[in-house]
Amino acid sequence: MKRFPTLTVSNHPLIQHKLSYIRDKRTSKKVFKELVDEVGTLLAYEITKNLPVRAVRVETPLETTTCNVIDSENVVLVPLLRAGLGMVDGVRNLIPNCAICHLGLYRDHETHEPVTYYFKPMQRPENRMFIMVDPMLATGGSAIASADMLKQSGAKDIKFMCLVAAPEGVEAFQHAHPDIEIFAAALDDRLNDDAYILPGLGDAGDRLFGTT
Ligand SMILES: O=P(O)(O)OC[C@H]1O[C@H](OP(=O)(O)OP(=O)(O)O)[C@H](O)[C@@H]1O
Ligand SMILES: O=c1cc[nH]c(=O)[nH]1
Ligand SMILES: [Mg+2]
Repeated sequence: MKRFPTLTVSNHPLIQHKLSYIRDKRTSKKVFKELVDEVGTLLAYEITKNLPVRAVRVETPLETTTCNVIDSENVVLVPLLRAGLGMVDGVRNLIPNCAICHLGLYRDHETHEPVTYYFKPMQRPENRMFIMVDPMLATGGSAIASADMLKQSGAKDIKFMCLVAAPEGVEAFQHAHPDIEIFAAALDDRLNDDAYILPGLGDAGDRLFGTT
């Protein structure tokens, strides 16, 4: 029995290799952003493996055949601002026609509770797959609040993708949203007294946007 039944950690060597540079404090902002995107692409490949496909007829230079396509407009990427923006280009490399639904919230420095400042729900959410993206799942407060808002707006099929998850956050998220699968590049050890993930990668938003 898995400790966290809703969590999938990718142990793909490419993801693990890239994550080692993302964690390294010496990695430059430019390379950090590039690698966050690349891991975003690789995780998106995993997370979309059960997307529904539709048969279409295609004429090759030699004959007509049947191929499978996805309805990529039905994939909705939900970056949790700000840091989630860092993974958007990586996912869009794979699914260029996906919709993007921005959700803005930050974690209060004192209470660690999420404060929401922007959410514009998608039209016709019923048959769409929503992929929440945020590099960090720490206490889980931001991801839980975001999934609450998506569900209230009518979303049914939701997944969550992050780079680094803390056991505390996975536990809390799984308790609040047992129907939502979490895909992560790593499950780390614990949170420190400031609710930062250890060993983690530091403050993802600050490293992406140079705001330290
Ligand atoms: O699981 P939690 O304890 O809620 O912490 C995780 C959240 O904290 C970070 O965002 P932050 O609040 O720093 O905002 P930012 O992305 O704008 O930097 C991170 O990107 C997550 O959204
Ligand atoms: O370790 C952490 C926790 C929350 N937000 C971050 O950016 N990093
Ligand atoms: Mg945030």
